[in-house]
Amino acid sequence: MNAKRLAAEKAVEYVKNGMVVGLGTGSTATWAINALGEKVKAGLEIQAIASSVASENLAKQYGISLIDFSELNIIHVTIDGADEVDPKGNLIKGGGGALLREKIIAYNSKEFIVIVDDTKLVNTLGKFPLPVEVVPFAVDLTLKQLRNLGSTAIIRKKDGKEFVTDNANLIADCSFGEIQDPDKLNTSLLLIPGVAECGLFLHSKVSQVIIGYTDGTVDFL
Ligand SMILES: O=C(CO)[C@H](O)[C@H](O)COP(=O)(O)O
Repeated sequence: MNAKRLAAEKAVEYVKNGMVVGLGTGSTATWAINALGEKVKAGLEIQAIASSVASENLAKQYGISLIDFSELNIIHVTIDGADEVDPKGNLIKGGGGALLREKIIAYNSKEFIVIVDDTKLVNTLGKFPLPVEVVPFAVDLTLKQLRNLGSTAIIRKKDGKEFVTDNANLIADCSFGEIQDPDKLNTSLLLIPGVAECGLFLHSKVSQVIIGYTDGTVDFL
């Protein structure tokens, strides 16, 4: 059984007619968009906003109606994956490089449902290097600041070239070791000029985590 798909399909059960839905990014979020797309084909009426160009394109393929931010009054629910989840529901996100748009959409949603398989559960965040979106200007200075905070900040590369986000920024993957205080680190990172956003999503913003297991069961946090 595909555990990511299981979690995604469980989350999509929460989506009802008339809702505005935030679409996440990544392989688990893709399962959710697939499931929503099938429901839309079967008559579900929703509007959506996407956290990446990739998710927007997928939604368009299914005929999911996309709403412009200028017309948006409310996002009822956002469904998105994560790279790590701690027992309180704090997250590391950004493995797919979409963390800035994901965080804006998640933090402006009434409900934020996180979908993961059980491999994403950790006792303490930090094994997965924390993605930090940085503006390209004077990036070496920003990297120095990130290293001063105790990380090994490395600019992400893809196919031998710098990975560029949908916002024309770069991603610094920052290993901090175990992150004992995600709240404090989030604040420290956001104080660095040049940092656009970091991949720490704090538990207070997470409504529910749905965990899929390969044995076909789901669990909730
Ligand atoms: O934050 C993300 C993209 O920026 C993803 O949600 C995260 O990387 C999890 O990806 P996947 O569902 O493919 O395991």
